[in-house]
Amino acid sequence: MHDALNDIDLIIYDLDGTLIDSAPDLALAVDDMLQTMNLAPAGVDRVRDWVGNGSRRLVERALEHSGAFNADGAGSEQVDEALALFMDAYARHPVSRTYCYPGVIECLKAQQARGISQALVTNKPSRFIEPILDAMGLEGFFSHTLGGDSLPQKKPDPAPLAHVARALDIAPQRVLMIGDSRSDVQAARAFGCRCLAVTYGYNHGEPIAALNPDHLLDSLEELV
Ligand SMILES: O=C(O)COP(=O)(O)O
Ligand SMILES: [Mg+2]
Repeated sequence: MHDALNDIDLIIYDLDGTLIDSAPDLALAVDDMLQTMNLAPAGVDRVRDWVGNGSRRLVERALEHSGAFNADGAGSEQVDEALALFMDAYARHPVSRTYCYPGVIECLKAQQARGISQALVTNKPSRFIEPILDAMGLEGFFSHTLGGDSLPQKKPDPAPLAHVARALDIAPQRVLMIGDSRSDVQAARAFGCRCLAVTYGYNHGEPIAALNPDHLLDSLEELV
């Protein structure tokens, strides 16, 4: 068994950039929103770097990039309208070009067989979680799933991690967070649990190794 799993009773996974490559569908929805607003499309290579802090921040980054903001930033009304367009577009095609990374299902099955509890904490709005997990064949593995809007705080705040661990009565020292971005590493540090980062995810275009996670993996297959 991989060292990262020593003394671990609960694994909390991130979703986007860790279990699934959702950037192509997120980019379609962002570009759909921008087109409706008569702004130029952003494209998947930019959108990938904007994922990880929830849909509102994604939309703000797209508006900032497109020049829709003046120096003082957009009004929250403008962001609200853009966010509604984005959410509608993403709801129409959440999984048209989304796929599970290699080794993910095998990893989830292996930990399930070992009796390790598994949960999902994403900054994605919670309404998208179930349809995406169902379409990817990832349903049935997680005792808890939390989205960016499930609690008042989201990653990098440790609150969603603490919420799940408390519900399962598991101490932080026995929890492993697996993610792709700085929010995941920072949430794990703040909660006091161990942290494993995958190298293939998004992390705003920066190498995740710079954040010194406890473990780095190129594939979740290595945890099987
Ligand atoms: O920012 C998002 O919407 C989702 O990001 P996460 O699944 O990597 O937390
Ligand atoms: Mg992520």
